[in-house]
Amino acid sequence: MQAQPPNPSLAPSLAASNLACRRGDRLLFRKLSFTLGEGDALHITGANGTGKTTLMRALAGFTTPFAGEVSREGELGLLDERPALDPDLPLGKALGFWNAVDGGGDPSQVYGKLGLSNLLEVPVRYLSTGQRKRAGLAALMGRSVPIWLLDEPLSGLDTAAIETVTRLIEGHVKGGGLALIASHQRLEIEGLQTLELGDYVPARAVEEEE
Ligand SMILES: Nc1ncnc2c1ncn2[C@@H]1O[C@H](COP(=O)(O)OP(=O)(O)OP(=O)(O)O)[C@@H](O)[C@H]1O
Repeated sequence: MQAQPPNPSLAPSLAASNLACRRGDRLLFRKLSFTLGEGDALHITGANGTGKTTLMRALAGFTTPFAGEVSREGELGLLDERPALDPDLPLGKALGFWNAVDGGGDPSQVYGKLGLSNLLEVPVRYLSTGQRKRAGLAALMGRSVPIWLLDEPLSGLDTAAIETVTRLIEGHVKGGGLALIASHQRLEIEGLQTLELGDYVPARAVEEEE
């Protein structure tokens, strides 16, 4: 059976139903359900090792959950600590690849906002941690996908960049997109909902941690 192509006329949505994920033989979380639609932003919190990255990857379809289902309407993009940018290409060319693939509009405004305009000739491998993170977001924005999965999008960013990226996320959801943000940092985003992943950790796993 052929997969149905996404229907851009439908509003984006992302839902998890009774989701459980494990790593090795350890059940990280279970009975996790939520539904997000156009304009929703959800902050996923949880101590180190709770399973936030695992959850993001399961939602993105990169790993199969142990139980439950993920359903979505609309394309998604995942920003994690490994931005999909060729390390050997100059940043501008590496970002241009994504723009060409997904047919985004003129990216120069985004580069300016994210402070990347002067770095476009620099090979990706020479970028600092914060610059790389900003480049990853620029790549995501170039793709014009409605669903953003952001794994620690603010880590390694300076104060000004934290503010910029926060406003870009807010702008994305206000424009009808939706965003899930796994972060240890406080997020100042209007209407933000919060999901504490620790609430879904099975009791035995909590005892093992103690
Ligand atoms: N490949 C793997 N095999 C087995 N266990 C793994 C593997 N990768 C991660 N884990 C374990 O799965 C658990 C969840 O990891 P995950 O990275 O999802 O947590 P996290 O909540 O994102 O943590 P952090 O806040 O530190 O980023 C951790 O205990 C980790 O050690």
